[in-house]
Amino acid sequence: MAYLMGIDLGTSSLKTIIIDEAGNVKAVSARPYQFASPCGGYAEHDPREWWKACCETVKEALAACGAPASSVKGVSFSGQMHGAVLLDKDYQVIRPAILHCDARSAVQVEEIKAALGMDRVRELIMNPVYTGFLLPSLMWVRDNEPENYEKVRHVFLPKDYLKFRMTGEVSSDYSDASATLAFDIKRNCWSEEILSAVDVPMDFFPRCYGTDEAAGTVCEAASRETGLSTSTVVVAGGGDQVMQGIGNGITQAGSATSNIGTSGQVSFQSDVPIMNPALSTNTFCGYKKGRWFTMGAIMNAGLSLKWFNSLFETADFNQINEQVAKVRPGSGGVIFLPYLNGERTPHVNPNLSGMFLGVNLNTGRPEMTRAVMEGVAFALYQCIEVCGNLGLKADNMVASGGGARSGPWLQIQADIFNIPLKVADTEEQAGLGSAIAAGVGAGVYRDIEEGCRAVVKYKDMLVVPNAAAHEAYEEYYQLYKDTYEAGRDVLQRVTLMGRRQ
Ligand SMILES: Nc1ncnc2c1ncn2[C@@H]1O[C@H](COP(=O)(O)OP(=O)(O)O)[C@@H](O)[C@H]1O
Ligand SMILES: O=C(CO)[C@@H](O)[C@H](O)COP(=O)(O)O
Repeated sequence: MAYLMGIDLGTSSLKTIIIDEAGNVKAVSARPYQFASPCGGYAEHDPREWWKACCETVKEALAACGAPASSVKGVSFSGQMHGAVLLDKDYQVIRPAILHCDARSAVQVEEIKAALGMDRVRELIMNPVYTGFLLPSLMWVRDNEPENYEKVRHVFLPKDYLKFRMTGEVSSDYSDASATLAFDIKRNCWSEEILSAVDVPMDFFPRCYGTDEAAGTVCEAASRETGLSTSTVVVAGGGDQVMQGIGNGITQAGSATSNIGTSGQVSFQSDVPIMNPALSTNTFCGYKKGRWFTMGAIMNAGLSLKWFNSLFETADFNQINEQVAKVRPGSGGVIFLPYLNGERTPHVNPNLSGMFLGVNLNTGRPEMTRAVMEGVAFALYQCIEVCGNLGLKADNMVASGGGARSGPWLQIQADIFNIPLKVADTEEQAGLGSAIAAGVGAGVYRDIEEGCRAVVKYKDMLVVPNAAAHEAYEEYYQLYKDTYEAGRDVLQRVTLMGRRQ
């Protein structure tokens, strides 16, 4: 029996999963961690902590699985996207990686837009130029830490650091590379035009593979550190949105997911790159050539609940979900804007912060917790609305990420979206997607579609929208949007004032 390993490098934790080729989960091991925020709007993480978590979880998963390491035929990766990992000529980490949720590079964002012109941004990049994406983060280092920038020889995405440590070779994949702002989305290659416009050397950027292509084998050093065999094939993998789509069996054009991880997304698969003239959604390369996906992305999904829980001494999810289920839709009139660290779709504005509105003497923790869940779901609903205006619509969606572990949060999503939700049988969809890609690269499955057919299963339930709740939520949704429109300028001023302190 062949075994396959998927490693999911999340923003808040790293998870390693082992499956057999029939898709039975044999082991899961996870390590939580916390990124650093040395000052307001910054989000950084030392890549070596990711590698440590990777080694520990791989060893634990191998031990729990009990099969010999040589039976793990392939390993692949899913990673938080957009972040910048910088290595020097000796392949050493120069400084902490700057993450997708980092807001420091506003000046560099404007420089990219001015250097290329907005017509070329729409044509070539096809995405909002936003802080936390690799290119502006790299330019921020150039402009603010010249001593570090001088040392830079290799630049890649977070999960590529794990792949580098696993194989000893630097490489990336098309999906993750397409989410750096330095990539030509339609032609599937690093863009000389973009890089020369902002004076960043093309040779910083590595060779790219397809998500399911072999990128090497486990090197001797990694074998010692992880317990994996040097015969195990290391497969390129991809950005977490692509890998999660695979793990959810979302491979057909037109299929869609709603994800509540640390951040949140609604993603639609398509067989053409979708252009949004307003540049308020993302269009990235998919799991194979000729496949793209378009998504509305929100910055603070599970992170909003994590933040809110952190204000209290206890935060047991079972208890929280029980309390939330007892509060009626609308949270007793409390509305939450989840813009704790800025917002991408639809506002594309890093200079926002969160807001509770409508708190009163009857408001307690359960109402505020439910308002947080509803606020996140309203933000995702707004993504669905924006994608709908681009012609992207779905009759049903697969709900994923940590938020899909919560019964009430699933029902809140279905009721607000008015769309039935399917839920994958495993809680580790991105890891499962990576294990499927590992199976293709190692020759266990012919292609991703065959791997999905063999592995992906759904829970025996459909989360069906409740018509009365949806009607009530439509009124709240209008208020949610009005709150932002009426409060935008004040919210920006307050956010910037807070960051100055
Ligand atoms: N049982 C649960 N009930 C409610 N929310 C949950 C539960 N489990 C996880 N979450 C939410 O999911 C988030 C983590 O999602 P996950 O997909 O694991 O994130 P990441 O991949 O970014 O590390 C948590 O911050 C929390 O908000
Ligand atoms: O920003 C995006 C996609 O554009 C996220 O996919 C990040 O890559 C992080 O995902 P989580 O760890 O928050 O789930």
